[in-house]
Amino acid sequence: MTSAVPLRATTARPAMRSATLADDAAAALVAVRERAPLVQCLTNEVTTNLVANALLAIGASPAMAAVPGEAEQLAAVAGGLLVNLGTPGPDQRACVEPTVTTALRAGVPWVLDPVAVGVLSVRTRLAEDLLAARPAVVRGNASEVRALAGLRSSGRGVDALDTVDAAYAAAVRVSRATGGAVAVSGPTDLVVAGDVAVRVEAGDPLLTSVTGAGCALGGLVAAFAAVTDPITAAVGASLALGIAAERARALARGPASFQVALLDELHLLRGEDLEAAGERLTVDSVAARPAGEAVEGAPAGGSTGRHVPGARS
Ligand SMILES: Nc1ncnc2c1ncn2[C@@H]1O[C@H](COP(=O)(O)OP(=O)(O)OP(=O)(O)O)[C@@H](O)[C@H]1O
Ligand SMILES: Cc1ncsc1CCO
Ligand SMILES: [Mg+2]
Repeated sequence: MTSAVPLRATTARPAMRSATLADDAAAALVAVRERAPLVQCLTNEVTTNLVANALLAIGASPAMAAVPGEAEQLAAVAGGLLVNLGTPGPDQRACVEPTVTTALRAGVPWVLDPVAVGVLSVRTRLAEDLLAARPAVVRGNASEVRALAGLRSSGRGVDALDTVDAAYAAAVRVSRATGGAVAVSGPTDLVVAGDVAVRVEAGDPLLTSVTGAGCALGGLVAAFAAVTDPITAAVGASLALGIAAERARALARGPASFQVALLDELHLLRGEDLEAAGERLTVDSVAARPAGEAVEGAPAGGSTGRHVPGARS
C-alpha cells in the first residue's frame, strides 16, 4: 500500500459538546440530502442491495463498481468510498489497493468495514495492510475492532461476541494509528477519534436480525464523510440508522417488515430528528477515562502478536 499520499489530520475537537455534535450531525444529513454525494462501494456479495438502498434512502448516490480498472475511476470522482471486506473475492482483492490509493490522492474520505477480521485470515491480512492507508473511519463490531488492534477477539463469523466496552482500548489504539475515527457498533455505539469518545444511544435489537445492518451503517458513514469530518460522520450515521430503526420497530412484525420499514424511516428522517438527539450522545475525553479502563495497557485477553501500523504500545 503506497503511503505517498497526503495524510488526514486528526479529527478530535477539544471541549466537544453533545448538543453541538448533534447539530453538526443534523447539518450533515441536510448536506447529504442537498448534495447527493456519489458513494463508491467495494462491498460484499451478501448485503450489496441493502447498502445501496440505505444510501439512496439517506439521499446519497451509491455505485458498486468492483471491476479492476473501473473501481479506481469511480473513486477518483466520488464523494466517499466504502471498503467492506465481507466477501473479499479475487476482483475485490485486485481492486482495493488502487481504489484506496486513488481516493486518498483525490482527497476522497474512505471507510473501512473489517467484516469478520480476526476470524478469517485473508481479510485479516488485507485489513492490516489497509490500515496503513489511514481510513477516515473504521466501522466495525467490537470483535472486529479488537482484532484490528491486534487484541484477541471472539467473533463468530461476521458477528461480535465481545462487548463494545471491551473494544474501547482497541478503538483508541486504531484511531491513534490511522488519525481518523473508529466506530464500534453494538447495543450502544462507541465512536472514538483522537482524544474524544462519544457514546450513541440509538438502535433496536432487530437490526441484528437483518443481515447487513452494520454494512449499511458503513455505507451511511461514507455518505456522511463526504460532507463532514470523520467523527461527525460516524456519529451522524449511527444516530440516523438507530433512530430510523426505533421507528421501524414500531411498524414491524419481524425482520422482513422491519427491513422495509427501516428504509422508509431512513428516507423520512429529517435534520430536526438528529438535532433533537443531543441527549442520546455522551461525549468524554479519552484521557479522562477512569483507572482500570486502560487505553494503552495490555489487553485482558492477551495479544495475537499482530501489529497495528503506527500504533503506540
Ligand atoms: N442489541 C442492540 N440493540 C440496538 N441496536 C443494536 C444492537 N446491536 C447492534 N445494534 C445496531 O445495529 C447496527 C449494526 O451493528 P452490528 O454490531 O450488528 O454490526 P455488524 O456486526 O457489523 O453487522 P453486519 O456485519 O451483519 O452488517 C448498528 O447500528 C448498531 O447500533
Ligand atoms: C453474512 C455475511 N457473510 C459475509 S458478509 C455477510 C454480511 C454481514 O456482514
Ligand atoms: Mg459487519
